[in-house]
Amino acid sequence: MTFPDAPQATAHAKINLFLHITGRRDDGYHLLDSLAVFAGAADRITLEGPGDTMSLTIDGPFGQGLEADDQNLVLRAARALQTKAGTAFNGLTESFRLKLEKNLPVASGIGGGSADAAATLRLLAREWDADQAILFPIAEKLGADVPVCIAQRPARMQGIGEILAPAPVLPDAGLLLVNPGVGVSTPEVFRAFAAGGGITERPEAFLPTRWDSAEAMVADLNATTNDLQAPALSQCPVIGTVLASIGSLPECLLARMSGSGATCFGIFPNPDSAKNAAQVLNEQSARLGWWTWAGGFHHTGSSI
Ligand SMILES: C[C@@](CO)(OP(=O)(O)O)[C@H](O)COP(=O)(O)OP(=O)(O)OC[C@H]1O[C@@H](n2ccc(N)nc2=O)[C@H](O)[C@@H]1O
Ligand SMILES: Nc1ncnc2c1ncn2[C@@H]1O[C@H](COP(=O)(O)OP(=O)(O)O)[C@@H](O)[C@H]1O
Repeated sequence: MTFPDAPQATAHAKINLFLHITGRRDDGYHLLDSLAVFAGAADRITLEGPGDTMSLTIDGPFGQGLEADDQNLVLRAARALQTKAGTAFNGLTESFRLKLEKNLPVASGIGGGSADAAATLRLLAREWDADQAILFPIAEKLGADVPVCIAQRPARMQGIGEILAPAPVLPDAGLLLVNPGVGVSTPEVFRAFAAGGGITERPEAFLPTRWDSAEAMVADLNATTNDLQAPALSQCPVIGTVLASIGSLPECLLARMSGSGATCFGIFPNPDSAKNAAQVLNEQSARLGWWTWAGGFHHTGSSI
């Protein structure tokens, strides 16, 4: 049985507008300074109904590349919260049949798995009337990118992703996402970064309190970079083709890779100009089997 108005949560794609690697912890994790924002593109988690155990089914265009097993971040998040809520809230531990509509490419630098985990935590916390404050420590244990996906609002991420600070208020810019259909392993890209010389000493990136236009945002982003772009490119040369294609589109202000790749983004003056650019790219992307999405930011204001 599916609930008639089954509760749902959306899991929006995270984009790293810049990503500087600033240090390395003793356990090997890298310290970052990154501006994380969220795109309209999203997965969707649905609470389909009660079940004997927590269970998961997956559909959607990228569902086939993903197992609905114990390692899936949706089930890992659900079980982690079930354990915590059971202890903290006296047995609110009923199990649910969950469904994941997988619209975002997997292992692609836009944090789809992290967003799914965070959306599952939000959805179940709502259902169990659990205090949202318990979500953050659970999120941290699930992955470096999960904390920022809880609020899924723009944030400056530091530490390994657990230190969140306010981001500039974003303009109503256009965003184009392009993924060439090649999965990139995050640990391997970090390894390639370390092997390629590692950390660049540089002053901390300057960010204002707001950007009033896409052009003003790009002027500041031009003084930043994604330190993982070159190592990812060395592992996955098609990223260079994707960046060149985005950069040549009409009205494109900036082309860069997100996270550890391989998804790249273009910034445009407004959502319509991003959609027009996607139309221009259409023939090439369809021929090469590239995934594209165009629109705007999910939220423009920071919640921190
Ligand atoms: C690079 C980023 C930037 O936002 O994004 P994605 O490319 O994953 O989207 C993230 O830091 C990724 O976060 P997340 O995908 O949650 O990483 P995790 O599962 O925690 O870590 C996977 C592996 O990547 C390496 N890792 C990850 C994060 C970090 N700050 N330093 C690291 O060295 C470690 O080898 C770790 O075992
Ligand atoms: N629900 C999920 N969606 C995507 N990936 C998942 C999920 N659950 C587990 N994973 C695993 O997590 C890894 C990282 O996935 P993802 O978050 O999509 O990467 P990225 O952060 O690079 O975009 C993948 O290799 C995948 O096998």
